[in-house]
Amino acid sequence: MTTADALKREAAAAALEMVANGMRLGLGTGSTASWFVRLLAERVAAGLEVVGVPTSEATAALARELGVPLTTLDDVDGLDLTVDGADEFDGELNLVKGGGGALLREKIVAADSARMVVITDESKRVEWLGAFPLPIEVVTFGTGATLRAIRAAAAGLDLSGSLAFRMDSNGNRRVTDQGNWIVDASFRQISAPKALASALSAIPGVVEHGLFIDLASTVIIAGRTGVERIDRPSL
Ligand SMILES: O=C[C@H](O)[C@H](O)[C@H](O)COP(=O)(O)O
Repeated sequence: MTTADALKREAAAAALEMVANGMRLGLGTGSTASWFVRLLAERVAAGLEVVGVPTSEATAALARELGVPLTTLDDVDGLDLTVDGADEFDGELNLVKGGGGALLREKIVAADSARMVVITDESKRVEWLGAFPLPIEVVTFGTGATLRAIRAAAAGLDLSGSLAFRMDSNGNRRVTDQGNWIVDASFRQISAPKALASALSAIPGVVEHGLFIDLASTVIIAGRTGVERIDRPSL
């Protein structure tokens, strides 16, 4: 196991301690969240009773393969806890997510959860969000108009940078689990994430964006010197 994997596993293990019998869980997407699913599966095999709502087809496949019982948001009345990774988090526990393309389902699931716990390693901690290109999920119709509107919204906040469609391994635009495309916006330093989130959400062709504002209740950071946990003060 690489050092990076070991840290991801440690963060996932710390989040697992917050899981109790009978919980309805949101299951995140990505290399860190998949460690949580693996460790959760071991506890399920040992008798823990939980149900999970996966945030992507990839996570659903992994959970099924490992025997984690799944459900949907239509079949439960909200979730107790979502555990997910992030591409960046700042001092206010605002996040950039969507590096794996799952931001839309991830945000729906997180928003329907009493708590969202983010599992990360030190490399994800930033002073300003934006060094990681911000994923923006857009409908496939009228992308010229959507990109112009994104540029205008960004310019209104003194932001600029390249907008690039995310591509798949075949050189085609990457299609998300919901059948949309993703635009990665290289804004570099997002000094007003809440304002940018609102401006992007107001654009008709934008389905969702990877700014997760006021959603994370806790961030768990695994580092070489141990595991740190930061809770959002109001929660
Ligand atoms: O769409 C993907 C998600 O937002 C991931 O949780 C995020 O990209 C972090 O992934 P990883 O744990 O692989 O760095």
